[in-house]
Amino acid sequence: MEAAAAHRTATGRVGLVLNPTSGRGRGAKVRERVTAGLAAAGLDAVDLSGPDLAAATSRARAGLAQGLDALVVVGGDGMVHLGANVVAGTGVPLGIVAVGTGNDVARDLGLPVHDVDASLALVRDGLAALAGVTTAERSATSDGPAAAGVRMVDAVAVSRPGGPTEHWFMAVFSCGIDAAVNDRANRMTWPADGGRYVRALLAELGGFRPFGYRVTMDGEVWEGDGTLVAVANTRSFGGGLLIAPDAEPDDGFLEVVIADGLRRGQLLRIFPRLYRGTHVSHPAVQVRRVRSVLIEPLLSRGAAPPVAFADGERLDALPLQCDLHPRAVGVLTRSLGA
Ligand SMILES: Nc1ncnc2c1ncn2[C@@H]1O[C@H](COP(=O)(O)OP(=O)(O)OP(=O)(O)O)[C@@H](O)[C@H]1O
Repeated sequence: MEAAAAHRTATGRVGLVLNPTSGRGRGAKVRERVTAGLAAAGLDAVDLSGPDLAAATSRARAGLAQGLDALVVVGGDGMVHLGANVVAGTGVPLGIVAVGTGNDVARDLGLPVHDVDASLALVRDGLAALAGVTTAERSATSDGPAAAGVRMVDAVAVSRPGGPTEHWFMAVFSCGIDAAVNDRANRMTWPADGGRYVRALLAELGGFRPFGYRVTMDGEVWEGDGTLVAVANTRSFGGGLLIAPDAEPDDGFLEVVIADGLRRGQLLRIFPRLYRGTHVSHPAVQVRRVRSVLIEPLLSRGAAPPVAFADGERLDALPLQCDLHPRAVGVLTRSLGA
């Protein structure tokens, strides 16, 4: 399949969404290289970038409505999050040029990181291979798109209980202490760099009181005080923290990771284990494989949980429901087995 794909020329109209601020300004620096690379691959790129995430998302949605063969996002996990929100369930594939700070999704999907040319080669080859497969071939087997240079991965729909889908995410949703730190850091005005996270972490740890949760996983209820509740479709977040080391993005399951209410000292001892994923064997940590999870605040058991984040982006306050949609997003990549 790969040899055949290499001799095909990709054709098509692709939407391009680039975050100039990603990777501390790396996004802006690669803009010319990306546009030149797409043109050299014979692709007609429409720039759908915007001044902020919300504007870029609506421009990308409008561009998709006019007809695109793929959406290519350039940035970090926030841009993959944007891409998933725009293409999930549409059948339009997503190209990922990972030039962000953390790039957890790209790494977990085995895509290039900080290598624009290699990322664009995957976009070109994936689209070329896809163009060589007829619609009939593609729908003949459920593995068709994967063999054609698109890897179908699961995505997760987030809704208020009983409501419509409000967001999608690809990687990890969290409404525990890490989300509290993120939220606090985002509200700080100084220092301008990563120092805000350290200040926010110290502030959260200083007054830490476990959160109260009711978590309903495929109908089974867990109630208690907790430090962290994360819903993972892929393995890592926060730039390489292996929150759910066994999560696979295309296995049809979510991994819900719950850490019981921990005291500050215990928390500081468990935290380094996240780098190797060995926290999951700690008696205070449980992991469940499910397809659907509802997370509600339970104030009789602890403090009000923080607003939820997913793929590093701020979502909403609890209660929120996460439902796995198998193979909802096609990521442009090399043919499987190539
Ligand atoms: N023009 C823009 N388009 C899209 N997002 C933007 C823009 N300007 C600022 N942002 C913000 O940039 C943030 C981070 O984006 P992104 O994830 O692409 O980069 P990163 O933080 O460097 O990488 P990572 O998330 O992998 O650590 C997003 O939360 C988004 O709100």
